[in-house]
Amino acid sequence: MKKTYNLRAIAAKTLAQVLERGQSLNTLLPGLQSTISDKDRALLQELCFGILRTLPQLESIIRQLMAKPLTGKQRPVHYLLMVGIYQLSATRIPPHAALAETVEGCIVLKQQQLKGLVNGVLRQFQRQQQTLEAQAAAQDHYQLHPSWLAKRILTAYPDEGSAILAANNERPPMWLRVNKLHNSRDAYLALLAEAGIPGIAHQTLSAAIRLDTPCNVGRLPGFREGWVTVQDASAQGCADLLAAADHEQILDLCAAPGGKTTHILEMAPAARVTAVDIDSQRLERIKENLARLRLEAAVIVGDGRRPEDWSPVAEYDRILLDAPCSATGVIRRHPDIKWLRRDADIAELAGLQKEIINAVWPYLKPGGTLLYATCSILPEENSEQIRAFLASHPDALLTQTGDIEHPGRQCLPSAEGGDGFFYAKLIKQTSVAQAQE
Ligand SMILES: C[S@@+](CC[C@H](N)C(=O)[O-])C[C@H]1O[C@@H](n2cnc3c(N)ncnc32)[C@H](O)[C@@H]1O
Repeated sequence: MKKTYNLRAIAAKTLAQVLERGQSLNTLLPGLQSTISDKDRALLQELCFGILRTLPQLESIIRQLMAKPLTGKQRPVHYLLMVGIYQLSATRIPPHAALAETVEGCIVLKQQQLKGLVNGVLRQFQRQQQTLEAQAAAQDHYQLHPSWLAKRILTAYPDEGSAILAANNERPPMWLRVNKLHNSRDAYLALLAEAGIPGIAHQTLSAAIRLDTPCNVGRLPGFREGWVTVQDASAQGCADLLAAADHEQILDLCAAPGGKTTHILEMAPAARVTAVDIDSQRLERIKENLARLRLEAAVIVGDGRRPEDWSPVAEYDRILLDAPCSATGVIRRHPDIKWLRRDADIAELAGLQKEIINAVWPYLKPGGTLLYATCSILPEENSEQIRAFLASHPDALLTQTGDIEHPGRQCLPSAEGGDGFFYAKLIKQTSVAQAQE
């Protein structure tokens, strides 16, 4: 069947939407992927992720190959050039095919007159490839981040900062969460081995498996039947720490797309879980995930800052607050975050997190547990947030996760481990006297 689309042009347009319109790959890719072949789906993802990981390197190469950057209506061709150079430099696509397809992309971008220019620039790149690549590779991990973000990371982590910046540019491992309502982890590891997909069990998380090599979910035994879910190891730590039990009232706040809602229910299938999120579209994803795993929860659209508007329950036994955050712990999975976030977002997000945790705290039963979590690595959203909360809430006791000096548990992204993540487990004291003990 003849293809009716040009994948390179799709990639160029997608990059333009991320970098010039501030849209995320998470929002853009699912819609696009339903219109292209399976093979091209993987390639589109590889092109967009790879280019956003190494954007400053590609920009510097283009600067050397062209006297003036393309602007205005011709700007999409700038991204097409990146797609061309990335293919020649970082993929195994035969150069003649990469070149021909990229040049053809000009037609779809309605810049037919630039076909010669694209062809010329890419051929010049081929001629100088070694030198240009060596120069680009001299940029260190710091330079592959916006400087405000690199500075924040290095200030917060004087010792580990460089390793974090390097980890952000790596390809992340693929972690699975075994649904133990169907199989033990050992049994599932055996099923994986039979299917030729080797993996290794996490040392402390009881349902987590890291695959030796990431694979398409369609290949995972029983994926459709809900035997397994793709979820990073650090994210799996949430339900373990929350430790929900059957018949308890649980609030999963900021729940979409439901990765943790379903984990809570796999561990305590008779818990009464209310999953709330402000984004009605993302809530649909919770419903799909619940259906695939054959689990049940009440799913409600609501603003975490105003629980009085939506809460069916006056007091919960446990609350998971997986707060909206900068997502600076998951850059290796979402490299567009580097270019979408702005320095000023951090204070704004910290303000939102504070409003939500303050608003929901009264909805926790005395003796109940609130787990505050983010996929951020920035102290403003994490330890500093919890320090301020503890100072203003004498009835809150920090447990299992750090101490008053260093509140919370901060995970950092690592090659064989989980993503950057933060948890703080708080217990509501039953009386002020207990709080003062
Ligand atoms: C980190 S994601 C949640 C991931 C989810 N807990 C999971 O495990 O799949 C943060 C969520 O917060 C939601 N959100 C942002 N602002 C909110 C608000 N004011 N009230 C409720 N939810 C909000 C976003 O729509 C987003 O789905």
